[in-house]
Amino acid sequence: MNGGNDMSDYDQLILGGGPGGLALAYELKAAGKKVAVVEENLWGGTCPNRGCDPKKILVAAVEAKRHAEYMQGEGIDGTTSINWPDLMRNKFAYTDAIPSGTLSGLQQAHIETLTGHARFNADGSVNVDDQTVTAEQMIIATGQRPARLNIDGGELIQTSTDFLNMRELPKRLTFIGGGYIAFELADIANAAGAEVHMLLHNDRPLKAFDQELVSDLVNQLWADGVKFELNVDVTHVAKTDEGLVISNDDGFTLTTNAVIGATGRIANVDTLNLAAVGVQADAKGVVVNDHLQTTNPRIYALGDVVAKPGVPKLTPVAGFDARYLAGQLTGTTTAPIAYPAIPTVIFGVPRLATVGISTAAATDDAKLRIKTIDMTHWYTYNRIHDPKAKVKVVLNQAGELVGASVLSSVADEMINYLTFLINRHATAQALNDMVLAYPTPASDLGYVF
Ligand SMILES: Cc1cc2nc3c(=O)[nH]c(=O)nc-3n(C[C@H](O)[C@H](O)[C@H](O)COP(=O)(O)OP(=O)(O)OC[C@H]3O[C@@H](n4cnc5c(N)ncnc54)[C@H](O)[C@@H]3O)c2cc1C
Ligand SMILES: NC(=O)c1ccc[n+]([C@@H]2O[C@H](COP(=O)([O-])OP(=O)(O)OC[C@H]3O[C@@H](n4cnc5c(N)ncnc54)[C@H](O)[C@@H]3O)[C@@H](O)[C@H]2O)c1
Repeated sequence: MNGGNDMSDYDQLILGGGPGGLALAYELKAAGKKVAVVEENLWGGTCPNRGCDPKKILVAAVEAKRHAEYMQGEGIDGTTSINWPDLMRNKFAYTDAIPSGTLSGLQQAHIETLTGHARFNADGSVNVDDQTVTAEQMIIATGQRPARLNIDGGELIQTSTDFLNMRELPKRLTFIGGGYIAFELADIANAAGAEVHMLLHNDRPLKAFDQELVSDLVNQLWADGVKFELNVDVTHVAKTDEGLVISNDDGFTLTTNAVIGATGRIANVDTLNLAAVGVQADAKGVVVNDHLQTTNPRIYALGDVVAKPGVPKLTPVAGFDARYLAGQLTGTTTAPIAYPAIPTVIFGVPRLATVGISTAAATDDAKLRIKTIDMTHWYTYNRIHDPKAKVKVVLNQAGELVGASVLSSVADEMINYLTFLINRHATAQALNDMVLAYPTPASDLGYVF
């Protein structure tokens, strides 16, 4: 194999060809490094193959349906329904092209690609299936996979990946969990015509979000037909002639046609043989310092696979890690990583979004002020007959925006503007100094301070 330098095959070997690993590969290649990426499954990773992108293709149909419903009697007649097999064809037309397109992009950029399962050897080299590869530095970018419930009949529970590949929509669909994935996929399945149940083992759905806005979202999903069952700890799933029967020892039973587990994700670390190279990790992820360096100084980690409390596991975060690490590995920066305010969105109709200091934290801080604004009757939302639009902003004593939560059909756009303002330490005056296109969600910003 050609040398990255005298001793090793490559300067850097990246384990995992998802958004994080690939962003790093392109950055390092542009800086003149000899770099290789290993991928064992679909090139492109979770986000474009079985995450963000296919999901938002399905959400496009929900948007079209709901917006037509909101306008009933206001200029639109007749109902719209989702044709699941056609929608899935549309989704597959996008996802089927991702792995080959990703691979050919890497090859055109002259980045070495190795297909197979990566696993460390005690001497610090990596085995990719039966090939041994050496590099000066290794970067673990292996992401996460869905957690599995270890219960009686757990093998009958499917995952978000299975849902995003369902060519037929089951008549009755039940989600276990009350986080990002359960909310987003339940909204899609419900809008597409399935009878949808959401089973939560507690009474705190979306616990990192503003709870008033979460209640508004839950009420809207209820009104749309999603059935929430709180404090249900599922202990059995069994196949019967009537369908799948979900039950527990407290007497709960529900018959359904498919069960999707959305109870969190676990780091892909267990088959990497990390103990042999002194890298500390568990199901929450790889332990790193504030330079994304693991407990082995030659090995780094980035993206979803990293254990980083308080930092959401999202595609743009993996990209941020990659840009930071490229700077570290090419010597252009030695500073510790410092994350900006990171927005996060539950993509449904409506969307729920949040960024910066949460309203829960602000409630306990006398130096912060929360302002709640019902925007439902504002022109932006009235025009499209959005049933509920609300924003809650957190302001510091200097009047700067430091946090925000938004519920509306366009909360994903609004939260990006608010993120920009937070990261720029903006006050109401900064907005008054700008002219923004009207009428748009952005032109409302001056009223939320
Ligand atoms: C249903 C769903 C919806 C999502 N929606 C959003 C969203 O709307 N917005 C958002 O920002 N984020 C979303 N996410 C999260 C987003 O997908 C991840 O944050 C992102 O993909 C992380 O990138 P990564 O490169 O760290 O990991 P991944 O994308 O998971 O890539 C890791 C890669 O490593 C490979 N790999 C693992 N082990 C090995 C090994 N031993 N050898 C070789 N290869 C290996 C895997 O096959 C995978 O391709 C969603 C996730 C899911 C599941
Ligand atoms: N829009 C987005 O940005 C987006 C969308 C989907 C996924 N993601 C990423 O994927 C991650 C995983 O999503 P998720 O929804 O699986 O996880 P999550 O952490 O958001 O939610 C997990 C849910 O499962 C529940 N739960 C945990 N253990 C359980 C158990 N044993 N039994 C029953 N319920 C249990 C939790 O209380 C919680 O409600 C997210 O944290 C996020 O990083 C992001």
